[in-house]
Amino acid sequence: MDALTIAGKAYASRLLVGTGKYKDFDETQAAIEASGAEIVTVAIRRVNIGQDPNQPNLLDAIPPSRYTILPNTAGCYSADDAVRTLRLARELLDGHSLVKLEVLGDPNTLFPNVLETIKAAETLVKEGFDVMVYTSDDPIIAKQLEEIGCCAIMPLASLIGSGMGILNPWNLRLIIEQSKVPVLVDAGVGTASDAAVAMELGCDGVLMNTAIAHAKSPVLMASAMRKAVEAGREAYLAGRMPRKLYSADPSSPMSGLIGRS
Ligand SMILES: CC(=O)[C@@H](O)[C@H](O)COP(=O)(O)O
Repeated sequence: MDALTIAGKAYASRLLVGTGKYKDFDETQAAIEASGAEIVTVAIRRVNIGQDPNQPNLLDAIPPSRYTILPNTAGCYSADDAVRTLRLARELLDGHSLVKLEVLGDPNTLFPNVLETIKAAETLVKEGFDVMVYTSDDPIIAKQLEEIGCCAIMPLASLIGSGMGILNPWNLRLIIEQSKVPVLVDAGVGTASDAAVAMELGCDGVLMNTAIAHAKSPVLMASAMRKAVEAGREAYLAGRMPRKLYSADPSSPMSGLIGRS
């Protein structure tokens, strides 16, 4: 199996999905099923996974016995808030250590605040969390986060929820080339070709939410994303043809043509 290994655990699927923005838990469940994702991220500040015992619990639709739940810190704007949120998640999920850290800079861009992200990552790694970290596509910051001990680096393709796709493939490539831990694009994927391009660049996986949840048919888009990630991965492993020049090259060889010696 061409597995994606995160914090020592192997996954067959390289597509990770979010749980926000769906109509209801039934739609969330159906889309996640169609995506084939095994890792499902949950915004601890927005979604009930047991914080309120009187409200519907997402974990009834997405059971931890079947999926790896990846609590995230969406909505946190400081290292302290993010760390507090993930400590709560660890309690709610019986000591589960795999988390997604995101510390946002402002509510308009939802761009990461990398200084606060680094601060939070240092604390969380010291406390034994396995930290997958949302960050900018800056290779220097990505390296620092890896050196701190994050188990996966998750640079944005473009702004969260924008659907703008991959704005800077060159920076992503720099991060991929230097990283010894998995690199997953997180945020900004708009459609299946964006996911395929991320994988063709050599990303180890893709995390997305809005492109599926806000599609006209989330279930159909989830299925398309599954195939796009698989196709992009296979194309990456196959190695693209080396030539990309604006000149023709006949597909049939000239030698051996009838009437030629
Ligand atoms: C779901 C999540 O954790 C975020 O990282 C983000 O929402 C993903 O971005 P998109 O919604 O742009 O896919």
